[in-house]
Amino acid sequence: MIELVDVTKSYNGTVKAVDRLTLTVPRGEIFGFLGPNGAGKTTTIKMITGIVRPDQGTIRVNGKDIGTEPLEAKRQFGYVPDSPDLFLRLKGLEYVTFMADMYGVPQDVRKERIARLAERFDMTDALSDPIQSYSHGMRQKIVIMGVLVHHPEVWILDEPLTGLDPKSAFTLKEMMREHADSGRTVFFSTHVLEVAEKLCDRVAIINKGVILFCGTFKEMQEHFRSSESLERLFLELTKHE
Ligand SMILES: Nc1ncnc2c1ncn2[C@@H]1O[C@H](COP(=O)(O)OP(=O)(O)OP(=O)(O)O)[C@@H](O)[C@H]1O
Repeated sequence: MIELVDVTKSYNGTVKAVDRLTLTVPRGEIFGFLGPNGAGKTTTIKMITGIVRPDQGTIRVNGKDIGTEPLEAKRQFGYVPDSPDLFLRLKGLEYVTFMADMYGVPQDVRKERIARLAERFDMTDALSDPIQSYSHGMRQKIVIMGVLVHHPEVWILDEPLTGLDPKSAFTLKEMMREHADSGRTVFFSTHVLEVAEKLCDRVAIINKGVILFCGTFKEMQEHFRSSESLERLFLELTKHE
């Protein structure tokens, strides 16, 4: 579960990247965070994950306050950033093992998990190569594997499907659904509307740091008395801003 209450963040005291944002993502849900470029998605995700400190407001992950109990809060989630260019000098296996060490995953458990994840993401042969030699999609997959190896209760993913090949994207979507169906939480940002439409139980639409809508697609359609595609609704939601 993720809770944001009245969260605001400005950069340089001028641009309000996120403005009094209040949002609850319960367990058992895939929640899509939608918005155009510069809407405030990454800033919100960086505040949830403790990378950026909000100017005001409270953020809790499974009831743990990221401001006052950062370690406890960070144990609750796994975070896939929008750029996968991390630890490039490590080999894939070294990176995933490092993540397993950081989160105290027992040896026997990690071995089985890494093998299973590598198989699902078609990465078994690549594990012994340096990340530097990977394609963008492979780098993304190794970052995702590093997150999933410690079995976080809450998944937080920033544009996770961008750059993945169709098979890997399908696998990740399948895993997100399994995770939510097992009673846990998936929160991800995207500007690919069709993906959100197919995958999410609920969405929030953010523009210029403000949430314009939060609910199911059906509710959104009813809200606009329209059965148009999400893209059209999305334009409808943002054009007056
Ligand atoms: N470090 C920073 N310093 C100054 N302004 C920033 C910084 N990071 C983001 N911003 C500004 O804050 C606003 C929100 O940016 P943010 O990256 O959160 O949006 P986003 O929805 O993730 O966009 P995108 O889809 O393009 O990644 C934008 O106006 C952006 O220019």
